[in-house]
Amino acid sequence: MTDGGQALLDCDNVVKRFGSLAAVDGMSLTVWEGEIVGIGGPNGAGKTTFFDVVTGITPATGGRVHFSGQEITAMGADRICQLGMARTFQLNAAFESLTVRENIDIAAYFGKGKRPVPSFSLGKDVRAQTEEALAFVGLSNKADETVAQLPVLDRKLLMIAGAIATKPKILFLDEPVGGLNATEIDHIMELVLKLKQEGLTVVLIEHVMRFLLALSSRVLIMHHGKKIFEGLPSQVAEDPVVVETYLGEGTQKRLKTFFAEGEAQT
Ligand SMILES: Nc1ncnc2c1ncn2[C@@H]1O[C@H](COP(=O)(O)OP(=O)(O)OP(=O)(O)O)[C@@H](O)[C@H]1O
Repeated sequence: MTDGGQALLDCDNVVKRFGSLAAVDGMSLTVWEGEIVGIGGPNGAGKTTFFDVVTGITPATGGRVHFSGQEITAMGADRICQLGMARTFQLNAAFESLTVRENIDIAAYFGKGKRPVPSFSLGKDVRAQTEEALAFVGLSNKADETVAQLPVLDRKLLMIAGAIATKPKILFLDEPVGGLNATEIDHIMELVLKLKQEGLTVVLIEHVMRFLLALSSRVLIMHHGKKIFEGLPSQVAEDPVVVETYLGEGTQKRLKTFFAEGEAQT
């Protein structure tokens, strides 16, 4: 974390209400360039809704979001993406009947600047962005396959490829390893580290604790729309409120072993 200078992302007291439910209830988060920030918490804690508000999928009820020094609170998702903020979704989000390459072409075409829809035509720059993103996630050899045929891991990779094809400064990953086996989780973990090495800033939501804690430089735990913990990954299992509301004693024990032995146990 950086103490001086301008934050890449600054979320101040963000609120999102659905009727009487405050799904996000005063969340503040500052993200500095080059960080990987992890967000955990029980089902229904408001993690995805927080992502939805920050990335412009749904409007905030209260609070402010600044990105690269510019207020983006009231902007739509398309404009926010064009400013350099991309995301993936918990459930697979892709055009099923199109090929892998066509899906990424669309992300590359619309994600970086305002583009006309009627004269949709892919230039060299867009094609190059697509091929680069395909190669980066290791999907070049499946570029001509229809998305509907893809296994779960490839669908996760496709969402990441689509996001990075927009050339973002910050990437939000919503449960990038949900539904994957241990080998596949390791594969995505390596990919996220590669993204960090490329200079990308990452904010991720994940329930798989070994993934969340091994990758993140800082972790937030949410509960009932609020932040109940913010600190180092090694401090998560030491926090009595987090253990009581989220982890339970069994996971706490495994995480302590994880940090004591320096290897994945959960
Ligand atoms: N569009 C909506 N309309 C009404 N309520 C909603 C809507 N979207 C989310 N909620 C509610 O807001 C709360 C927070 O949901 P959210 O999906 O953000 O939680 P989460 O922490 O991401 O959960 P999970 O880990 O299960 O994905 C839940 O009670 C959910 O039912």
